[in-house]
Amino acid sequence: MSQSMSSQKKRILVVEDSPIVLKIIRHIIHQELNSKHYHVDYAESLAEAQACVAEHQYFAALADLNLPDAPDGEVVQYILSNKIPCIVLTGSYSEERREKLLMMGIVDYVVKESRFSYAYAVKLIQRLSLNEHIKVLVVEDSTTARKYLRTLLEQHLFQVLEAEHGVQALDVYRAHPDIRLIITDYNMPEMDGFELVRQIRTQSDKSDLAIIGLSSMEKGALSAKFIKNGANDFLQKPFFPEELHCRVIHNLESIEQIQALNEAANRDYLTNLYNRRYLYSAGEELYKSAQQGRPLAVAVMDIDHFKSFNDSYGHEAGDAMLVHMGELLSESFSRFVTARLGGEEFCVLLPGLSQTQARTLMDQFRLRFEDEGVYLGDNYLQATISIGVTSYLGHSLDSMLHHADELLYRAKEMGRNSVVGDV
Ligand SMILES: Nc1nc2c(ncn2[C@@H]2O[C@H](COP(=O)(O)OP(=O)(O)OP(=O)(O)O)[C@@H](O)[C@H]2O)c(=O)[nH]1
Repeated sequence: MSQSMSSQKKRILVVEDSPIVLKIIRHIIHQELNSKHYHVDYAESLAEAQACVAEHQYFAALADLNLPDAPDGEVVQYILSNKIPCIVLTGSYSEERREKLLMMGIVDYVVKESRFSYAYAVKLIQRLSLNEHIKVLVVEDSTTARKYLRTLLEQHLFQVLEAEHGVQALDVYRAHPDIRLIITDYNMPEMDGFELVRQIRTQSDKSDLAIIGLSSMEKGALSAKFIKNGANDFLQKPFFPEELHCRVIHNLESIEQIQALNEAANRDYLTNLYNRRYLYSAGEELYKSAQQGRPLAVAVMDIDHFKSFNDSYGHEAGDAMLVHMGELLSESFSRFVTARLGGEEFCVLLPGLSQTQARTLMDQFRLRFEDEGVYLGDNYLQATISIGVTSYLGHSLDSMLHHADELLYRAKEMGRNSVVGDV
């Protein structure tokens, strides 16, 4: 493996002295953590953990509280003092100890009960990897409370932004539209939490951006009002760090599930390219820009003699060729919108390109496709494609696609394996 490949991997440290537990953790890590993205080091004592930390940078650690040379959680202190997020594994549950450790800033406290608890701990590592890319905005007028929330969120590796009141929060959100979660207090100068939620909801709905309202104990009704105004959830102050983390994760996971469903609805099951449905919705925006003067080219392509390809090599080989086509299209046109229209027909929308530029790119792709076949078992399969490219806007995106389709059939009539553009 090259140095650069291995250095891109996240390094995880597991500190555990029990061979049985270690075996289970190794097995779960092997199943759950993609070895392309993670490298895991195992240590059986504090001394071994120290040697690892001296040599490498760790993304996170899973550590047992009781080790032969560190019977009282010293390894956790050591890991935290090196600013490594730490998930603690413990043989027995103690309320007092749990609270102490959470206050020290560990990510979580996991009791070694069954393989499910180890699986939970390993999943937390994946969660931390996701959190690294998530922006959270904390809106609080009290500096102490704001800093406390920041500390808790940073323990879980979130990117934290701050605002002192609603007006400032709207500015921050405008500057960072990729914020995924807002945690907001109610009582603030300039603009309170309710008004902030109301204004945010005119721009982003609950499945794009989660909002958690904070309310204090004595104002019980506030929590329900937050939800009625458009917040996803609320949390009563004062709260335990664990409570905050649970709410945050719960709300982010809901958003992620909805986004995964939307993504699946927009994708073709075989090639994982976008489907016709998505092409039309993304294409409408591009078509509107084209009407205002930005160039747009549309290419429609089709694998030549695909029926006889299927007949000669079988349907499975046909599928492999379609998947191969999807991979080459994604690679070659990552800047553009690529989609499978259906069957063996594909489309690329090329905004910003003139007819000549689009035709040149398409001809390069045609040659690449002809050149690079795909293996199915021992069989090396090759095929060719015909392509139609148009820049005539016509009266709709649909008419552009029809026109590109007509040009494609001209390419077929002219003998296939060619590109035909506007005349
Ligand atoms: N393996 C496989 N074949 C498919 C799939 N979808 C459509 N096809 C096949 O694609 C073939 C398309 O054939 P035609 O449109 O008649 O094309 P052709 O006449 O063979 O070739 P050209 O005239 O060059 O377009 C049909 O045999 C379909 O069964 C798929 O998902 N998998």
